[in-house]
Amino acid sequence: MTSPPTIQPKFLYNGNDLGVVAVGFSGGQCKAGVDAAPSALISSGLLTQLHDDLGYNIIHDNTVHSYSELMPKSDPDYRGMKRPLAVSAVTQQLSEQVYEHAKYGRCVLTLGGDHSIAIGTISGTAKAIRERLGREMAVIWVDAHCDINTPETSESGNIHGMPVAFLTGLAEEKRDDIFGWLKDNHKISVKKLVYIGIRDADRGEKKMLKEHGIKAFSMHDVDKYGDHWLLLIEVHADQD
Ligand SMILES: NC(=[NH2+])NCCC[C@H](N)C(=O)O
Repeated sequence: MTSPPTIQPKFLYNGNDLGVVAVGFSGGQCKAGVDAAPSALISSGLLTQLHDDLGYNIIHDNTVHSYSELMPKSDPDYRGMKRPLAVSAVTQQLSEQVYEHAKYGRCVLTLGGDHSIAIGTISGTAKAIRERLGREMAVIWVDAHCDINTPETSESGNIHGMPVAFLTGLAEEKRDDIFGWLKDNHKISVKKLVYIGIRDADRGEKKMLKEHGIKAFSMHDVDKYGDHWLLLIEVHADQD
């Protein structure tokens, strides 16, 4: 059994409250399946353990959202993006849901879902952090993929490979119904972004990382630095 944390988080005034949003959505890529993950995690006891073992006060609407009411009748490709209207509508709503927890200084846990949902989770949190603390949020992206393709650099057209591009403003779109709802207060800076664990970056993505000086530790780096890699996270997270 694990023990509850004893250190009060510095930036989360209600860090013992865990706001949970379950996102049963897989439209950011072509295969069904990941939409079933939140239900599987919850029925295997995740939330019960977070409460019983780690002492979190769980705040959850007891719903796995499928956002079926937001699905458009037709959703043609746009600038090469697949299902742009559906992904934009779902992530816009999710951004609000996350914001509704984060504005109270709660820790927020989102259970997905494919990675397009990061457009909602990060934008909602970034907005709350700006309002509550008057500062920009830093992001440590631990993943095999950078997910920083723009619609133009993406070879697949899948939006799960593009969230970081929209969140940093490297990809932009004026249409409100296709991510134009993302305003400056939702966005993050490339200066406060670091990648850890990358092993599958596209050529266009590598170019983007280089051009914008985005820090990245590949799986190769993780293997190389071994035990010391947590120290590295510390150093880079502190550079704000
Ligand atoms: N979150 C993910 N699984 N991303 C995979 C992205 C794969 C590829 N880079 C693409 O843009 O299509």
